[in-house]
Amino acid sequence: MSTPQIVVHRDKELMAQAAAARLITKIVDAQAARGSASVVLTGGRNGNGLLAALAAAPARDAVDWSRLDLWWGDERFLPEGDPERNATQAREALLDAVDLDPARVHYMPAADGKHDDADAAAEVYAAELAAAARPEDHGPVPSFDVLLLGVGPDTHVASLFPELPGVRETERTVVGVHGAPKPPPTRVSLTLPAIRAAREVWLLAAGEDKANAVAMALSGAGEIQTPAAGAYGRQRTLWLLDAPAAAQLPRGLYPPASP
Ligand SMILES: O=C1O[C@H](COP(=O)(O)O)[C@@H](O)[C@H](O)[C@H]1O
Repeated sequence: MSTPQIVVHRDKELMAQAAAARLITKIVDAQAARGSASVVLTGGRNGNGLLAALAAAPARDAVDWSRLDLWWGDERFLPEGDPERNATQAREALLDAVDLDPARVHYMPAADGKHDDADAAAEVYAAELAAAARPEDHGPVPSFDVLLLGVGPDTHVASLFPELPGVRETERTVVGVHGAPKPPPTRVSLTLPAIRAAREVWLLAAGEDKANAVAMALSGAGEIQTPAAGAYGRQRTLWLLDAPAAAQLPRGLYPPASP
C-alpha cells in the first residue's frame, strides 16, 4: 500500500492538461524500460477530460501507441457503440485519433447478445486479464503501469459503489454490478484487489461536487462506505485534484495549487 500523494491544480482544465503530460511521460518511460506500457482507463468527466487533453498535447507523438496496452476499470453494460459506454467516449476523446494496435485494446464486453449478462461479461474480462498476467505479476492481472480512476460524488471508483457487493469482493478481479445508483444500473467493474495490483493508481476529481467525497476518502474512512479510500497502487497513489475538489481537505495535507 502506498501513502496517497495529493496534487492540486487551479482548475479542471489545468488538471487535465497536467495529468495528460504526466501520463505521456509515464508511458514513454515504461516503454523505454520494459518495451511496452499498460494503462487502465476510467470513464466519467475527468477521465474523458484527461483523454481529450492528451489528444490535444503535441507531446502525444512521443508515445509509441502501438506498444500500449489499454484496459478499462469499468464499463456501463450497454450495447457496443452506445454513447454512454465508457469505451465509446474514450474512442471519441482520443483512441480513434492514435495508432493503437487493436489487439492491445482490451474493451470490456458489451451487452450485445454474445454475453448473457454483466456477470458473464465480468468472467470473460477476468479471463482476459488472467491470460495477460505473467508469473512475476501480483495475482491474475497484469501489473498495470497506471490505473486511472474518476471519483464520483458518492465516493465510487470504477463501478464500485458504497455498500454494494462489488466493493466487498476480495477474490474475483472483475464483477458484474447490479443496481448501481448512477445510471445505467448494470455495469462491469474491476474489484479493489485488481485495482491494487497496479504499480500506480491515479485518482482524478474536479469540481465542488467532489469536495466531500475527496475529504472523506482522504480522512481515513472505510472502503466499504467510501470505495475511493480503498483504491491505492503498489508503488504510488496519486490524487490529482482541482482547487474546488480539494476545498474540504485540511490545508496542511497538500502544497499550494499550481498558478
Ligand atoms: O459512471 C462512472 O462514473 C465515474 C465518475 O464519473 P464522473 O463523471 O463523476 O467523474 C467514472 O469514474 C466511471 O468510470 C464511470 O463509469
